[in-house]
Amino acid sequence: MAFAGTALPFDDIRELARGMPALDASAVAGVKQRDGQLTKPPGSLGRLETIVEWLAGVQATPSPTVSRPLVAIFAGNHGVVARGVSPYPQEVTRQMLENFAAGGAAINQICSTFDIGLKVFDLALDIPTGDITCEAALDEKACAATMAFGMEAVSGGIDLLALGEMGIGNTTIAAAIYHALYGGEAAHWVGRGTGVDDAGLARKIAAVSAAVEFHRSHLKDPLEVLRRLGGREIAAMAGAILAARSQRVPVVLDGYVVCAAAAILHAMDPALLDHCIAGHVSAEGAHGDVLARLSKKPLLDLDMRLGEASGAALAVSLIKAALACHTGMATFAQAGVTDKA
Ligand SMILES: Cc1cc2ncn([C@H]3O[C@H](COP(=O)(O)O)[C@@H](O)[C@H]3O)c2cc1C
Ligand SMILES: O=C(O)c1cccnc1
Repeated sequence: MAFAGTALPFDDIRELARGMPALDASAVAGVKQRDGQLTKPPGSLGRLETIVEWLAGVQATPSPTVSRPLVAIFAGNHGVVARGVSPYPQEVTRQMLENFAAGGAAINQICSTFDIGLKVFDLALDIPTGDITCEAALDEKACAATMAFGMEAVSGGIDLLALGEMGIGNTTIAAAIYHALYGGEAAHWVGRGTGVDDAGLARKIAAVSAAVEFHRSHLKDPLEVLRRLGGREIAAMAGAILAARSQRVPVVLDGYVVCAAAAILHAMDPALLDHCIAGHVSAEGAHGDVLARLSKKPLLDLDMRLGEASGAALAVSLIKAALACHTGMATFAQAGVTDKA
């Protein structure tokens, strides 16, 4: 994207956010019409039916596809880990990228089980963001450029995007974003992440509280919340969600961390998430509250708290099954089954 003239980098993002296509009502009507003819009582497939309507509305066709689904994992490192907010050291972010490349992570197994593509984006892991308790994570130019980089995930003819992340310390980052956007007590938004002990939890709460206090006078604008409190993977995911919205690609959100990127866009305009579905509710404390604020009902509740798009990728299997029912089922007429009077 071009940052022309004297415009600030975020101006381009705001402009993109203003020009999003509406969901296609006639495609949704086409799906409903066929659904009414399939060999089942009306409504009996529950959310499997509304999932297909949603796919059709986003893709703007009564015959939506999920033949090229992609899991995109964005990875970044965070200065705030210096505050002792994660039990794992920062090197684990890169080591897990090597594990993804070697096929050894949970997400590799889920993607291969359900035939989902996987791409991992390394976002300057050797340059952690600023420690949010006493400085901005990113400057505006870097934040906007990282969002633009994230938009690249939506390429190559994919027809469904499941978002994931890897970044030691990023549950603290997500908590800071929620605390900035939604207020309340810092402790309400902070969970144990990868499993901090009580002392670690106290350090996380203190870091989130200090970060929001330090940046308090600049947190009215959601994009400022993103650049001051966020991280590169959060910014890139926000960019990917925006690009998917403009290119009519449905998005499956993952857990507590991915939803921080979604929450930034939702705070700009709730309609920016019309193409997003919540794959699951994470076991990380406040995720259920976040999903309620985003008006998203999760597809799965499996007590998972991993990240890596693991919950989103499992939900892709349900979305594929929903579409298979819609496209593959016989109609009453075709099957010679008597419809209700
Ligand atoms: C081996 C390992 C694999 C992971 N895969 C995802 N995460 C998850 O945990 C991290 C956030 O938790 P915290 O804020 O407590 O550091 C992120 O990297 C997230 O993706 C992992 C974490 C670890 C240790
Ligand atoms: O739900 C998540 O996104 C999550 C929870 C714990 C650790 N990492 C990610």
